[in-house]
Amino acid sequence: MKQNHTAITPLLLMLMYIGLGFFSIQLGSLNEGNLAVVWLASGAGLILMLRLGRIAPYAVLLSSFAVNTPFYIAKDSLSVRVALLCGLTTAAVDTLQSYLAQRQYQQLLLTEKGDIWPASHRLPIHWLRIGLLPCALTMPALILLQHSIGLMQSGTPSEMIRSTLSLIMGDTAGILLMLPLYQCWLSRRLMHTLRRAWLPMLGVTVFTVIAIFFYKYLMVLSLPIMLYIAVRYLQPGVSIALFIMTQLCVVGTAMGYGQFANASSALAFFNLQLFIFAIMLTMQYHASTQASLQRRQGELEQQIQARTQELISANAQLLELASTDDLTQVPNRREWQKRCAEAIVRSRRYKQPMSIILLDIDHFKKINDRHGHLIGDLVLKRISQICVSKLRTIDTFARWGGEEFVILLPETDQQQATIVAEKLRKTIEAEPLNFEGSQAIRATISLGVTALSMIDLTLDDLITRTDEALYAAKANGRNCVINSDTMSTSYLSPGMNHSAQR
Ligand SMILES: Nc1nc2c(ncn2[C@@H]2O[C@H](COP(=O)(O)OP(=O)(O)OP(=O)(O)O)[C@@H](O)[C@H]2O)c(=O)[nH]1
Repeated sequence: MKQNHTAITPLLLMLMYIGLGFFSIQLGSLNEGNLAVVWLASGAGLILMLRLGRIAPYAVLLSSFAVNTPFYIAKDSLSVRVALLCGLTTAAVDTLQSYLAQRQYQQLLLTEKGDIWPASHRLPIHWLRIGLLPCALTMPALILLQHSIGLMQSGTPSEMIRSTLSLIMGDTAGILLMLPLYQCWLSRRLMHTLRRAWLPMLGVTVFTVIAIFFYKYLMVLSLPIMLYIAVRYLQPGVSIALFIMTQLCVVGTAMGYGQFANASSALAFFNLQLFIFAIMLTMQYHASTQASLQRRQGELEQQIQARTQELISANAQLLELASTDDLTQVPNRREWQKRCAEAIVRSRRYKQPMSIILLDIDHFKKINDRHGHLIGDLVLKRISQICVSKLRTIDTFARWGGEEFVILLPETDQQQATIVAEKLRKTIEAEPLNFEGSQAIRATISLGVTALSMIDLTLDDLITRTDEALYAAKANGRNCVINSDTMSTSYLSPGMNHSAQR
């Protein structure tokens, strides 16, 4: 935490302590003394400790002395010396309390990695360590002091216990009210929350004023409003609303108004403290639960997003695998058939020509036999690469199976497709295929070309006609292109139908 050592900051913080101390005493105090119903200065003491570093204990001591001593001096029964001594003792007790609270706070800050409002199930331990424990350890000393100098008239054990509890609750409430406000202020959420939540805050103010000064039975209805603020505006909203509400309740009760004011003053304040405690812990707990839920929801959403991304890319990979030929990495037969079926629909819809080519490597068995199966694989790959490089991006070159390939040529008529087929044939024929550890291989290909026509009722019809053209090319001595339109019937043989069904 940043510590500012310029003189102005300690002075301002001490003024805040003194101001809040007097404010708390003025608003309402027990025993007509300096034991406030809600001792906001205890929260200020913790803030001073957190902000001022080494000089903090002196600053708290001085501030507490400034707040408490006038009360002792005002007592006629005490000499000035005793009053000063009492002021100093009270200040020392307050300083010890602030020190203990600060130690606990910083330890928790370390274990909770900076989040002092952690998952709600750990919140009670935080209240206990930062608020209740430092106050419970130090406040009995003040009761003893005031009792020993005769400032507390009633001395029955039960009244003593109630006074001690009151004092502890007043100081604890001060810490637990001020600390969240300080954190909101540090994280610049205080003004932001006030701007966002001004209407519910106004509601809390008006509602509490009505419940305190006009119709006390309405007090219980404050719960839903506070609950709404806790759920909607989380810890910052709750801190501000609680501050407004509790201070209004203290003022009203001190003036003799509201639900708590019908008992004796000490009992009224004790009841009020219990109410403040109950509503403060409940609402802070709700805010914390809500924040945990939101955090968890955010984490879950992130996880879902990450998983969805993983699934999308796994799906894309699967799709790629399912539609690509393992060896040549060109689309496989199924993918080509899918694209071709879509192209046929488009071609018919927009009355555009469309052609396909079936391509078969000549005497591939001999290549395999002479150079081995692995080189045969490389030949298939190389011929695929060469053909793909000679085609347009809108064409689809795919492996039909074995040493046979198929090409889809959208927006291409039979004549243009024949030119493309001839270009491929010439390129393969001209290009020696060199592979490491093998002599250059000269491969040739035979191609059958067909354009989509009215007689092709299905994709199979179109392929059958192209297969016949390819068969004709093979029959014609290989290394040639046969176009199904110009195909001479002399090429057709009785085995044709079988071939076309491949
Ligand atoms: N290396 C390799 N060979 C394959 C692959 N798929 C099929 N073959 C072989 O390709 C050869 C095809 O032989 P045939 O159908 O007789 O055809 P061809 O020898 O090319 O003769 P024509 O087509 O009539 O010119 C067979 O020996 C298959 O084993 C493959 O993925 N890799």
